[in-house]
Amino acid sequence: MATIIANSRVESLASSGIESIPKEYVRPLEELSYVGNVFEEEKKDDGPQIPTIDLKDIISENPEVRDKLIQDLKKAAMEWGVMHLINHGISDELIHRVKVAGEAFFELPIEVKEKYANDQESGNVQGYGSKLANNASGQLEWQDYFFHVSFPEDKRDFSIWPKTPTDYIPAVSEYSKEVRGLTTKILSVLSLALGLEEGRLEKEVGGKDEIILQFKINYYPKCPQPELALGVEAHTDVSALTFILHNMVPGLQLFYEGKWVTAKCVPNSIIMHIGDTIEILSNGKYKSILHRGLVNKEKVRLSWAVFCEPPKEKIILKPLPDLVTEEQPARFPPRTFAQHIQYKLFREAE
Ligand SMILES: O=C(O)CCC(=O)C(=O)O
Ligand SMILES: [Fe+2]
Repeated sequence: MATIIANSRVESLASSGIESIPKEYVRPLEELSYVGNVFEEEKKDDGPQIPTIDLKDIISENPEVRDKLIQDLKKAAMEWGVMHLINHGISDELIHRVKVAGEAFFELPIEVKEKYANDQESGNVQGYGSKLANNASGQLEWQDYFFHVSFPEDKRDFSIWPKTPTDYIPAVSEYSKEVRGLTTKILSVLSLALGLEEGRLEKEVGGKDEIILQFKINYYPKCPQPELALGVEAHTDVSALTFILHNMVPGLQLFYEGKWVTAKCVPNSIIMHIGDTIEILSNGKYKSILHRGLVNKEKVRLSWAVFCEPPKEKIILKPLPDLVTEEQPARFPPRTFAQHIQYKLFREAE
């Protein structure tokens, strides 16, 4: 039986002064390779590094210049499935507002944040929460979060968004709209790079009306035994694309060529992941990379993720027929997004 600890916030554990972490947070030994001091890990320059893609040429009128960007992004999406985006077109000022708003919310007392608590068991996943153990070993993550739909406008529910600070709603609304615009640009580059029509991948993910953005603030308190814990366990994102900001505290690791690579903190960049949805549509040409988050003793880490997703039931995700040949048969069976999520949960529970 899974142990379910109701309403236990990692933040309250962390501030209680404990010197060792409860056993639910101790990860099994096989998960703990490369879980060391993340500040040391981030400094390492030997070995492969996540690519950085400069988007300044994304709207270039010069076909050669634009083609170079298309090829660079294609290579990064095929080899890594994750990249640092620079010159992404979203203003530093807006990003700063989003971070300040998220930090201010998490600085509120826990009792105030609890007013926004979600109720995962009754299916209300939006709001303030912590992971419930969903596997037999009852494993937990060193993280609390705030989660809600942020785009399109008609699918948002402001009543569950933080009311404090007052700039939370304006900043996160505006940022989500900008990320939605960036999504269109990236999906068109990824389409052209596969020889598809420019609007094809966006259409296959649900197009203007159906693509949904989910916003999640991950809050990783200081951890007294960071070498035994994970802020977020190894996973691939189910989304089409994920866009991540963080507070310049290292933590993200990517599983590349059999090793865990620690992401550098690149100023003014957005980390972008290719998620399972695009991996499936591209028949595995673009990669959804396994990643996880480390925690540390010295600094609280926050990250702000936007998951750009297809609708749960309306679309059957499967490799695009254009990309399936006799030599390269379909690598994924047809599934709705909801079925894909279920399939992963079931597989992980085994
Ligand atoms: O905190 C991070 O950098 C990564 C978080 C993550 O992987 C996720 O929320 O899916
Ligand atoms: Fe992720």
